[in-house]
Amino acid sequence: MKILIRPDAASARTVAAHVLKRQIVKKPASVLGLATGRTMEAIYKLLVTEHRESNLDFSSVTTFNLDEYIGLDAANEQSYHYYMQEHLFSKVNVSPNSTHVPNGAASDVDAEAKNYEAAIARAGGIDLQLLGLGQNGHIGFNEPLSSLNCRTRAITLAQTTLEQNAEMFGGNPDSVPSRAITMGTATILESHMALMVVTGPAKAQIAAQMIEGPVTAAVPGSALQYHPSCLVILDEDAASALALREAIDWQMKHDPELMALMDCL
Ligand SMILES: N[C@@H]1[C@@H](O)[C@H](O)[C@@H](COP(=O)(O)O)O[C@@H]1O
Repeated sequence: MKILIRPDAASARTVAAHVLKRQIVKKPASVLGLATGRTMEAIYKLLVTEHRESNLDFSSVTTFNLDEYIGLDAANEQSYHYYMQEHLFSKVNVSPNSTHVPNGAASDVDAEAKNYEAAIARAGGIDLQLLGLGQNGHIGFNEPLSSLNCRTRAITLAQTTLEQNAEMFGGNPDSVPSRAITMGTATILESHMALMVVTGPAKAQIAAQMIEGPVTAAVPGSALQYHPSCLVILDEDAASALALREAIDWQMKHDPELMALMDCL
């Protein structure tokens, strides 16, 4: 796991957008794993700007989103389908046939999850998986105690997740759908590269557990410690509870990839 700490959320997001851009330029037919949540909104905005001002070309890109609420169809403004259209897909030249978000309105969610997993395999797997971190340590919607070996499936959301995401549902946790389809932790671990972005003081404790704590189903994000190529970008607020700060700073000053990324700003 490589750790990159930036002074503020804006520069953390700028580096993340640069890594995504680097991937698309290096391999125009990249398969990208995409995430939702507040952290990602500004990252997508930066990619849209790159597309508009520097012709970043999404025409050969394929995307697979991590998750979707069960019961919300693509037209629902609170769905992740809608979020992705709003923040990225409608604003870049990605082909609509090449974007994938689990269908939360499917009549058979188990079959939908299985087909989604198969579609990722057919696409040749994910080149770069973008990830946020839930305040309870979830990645995608793999909630605490999910098997670290799980695949794409339907899951019941944790109470803490309903509370954390209530803001997008008029502030009421009871209005948040209680189930979702999520890419599995094992599926995420198979991506060629994982890119996690964590910002803000509310994520400091869980970020430290994920990065420095034991690998445990209690903190699904900790499974990324097993990922052979995982970059975690944090701002100073999210990094404030890290104990191994000296070692991390040393890496940032000496690892050629991290040094190059810091120069991209
Ligand atoms: N399913 C998504 C996660 O994939 C995301 O990581 C998390 C963090 O969201 P935020 O960036 O809003 O803190 O939100 C949702 O729960």
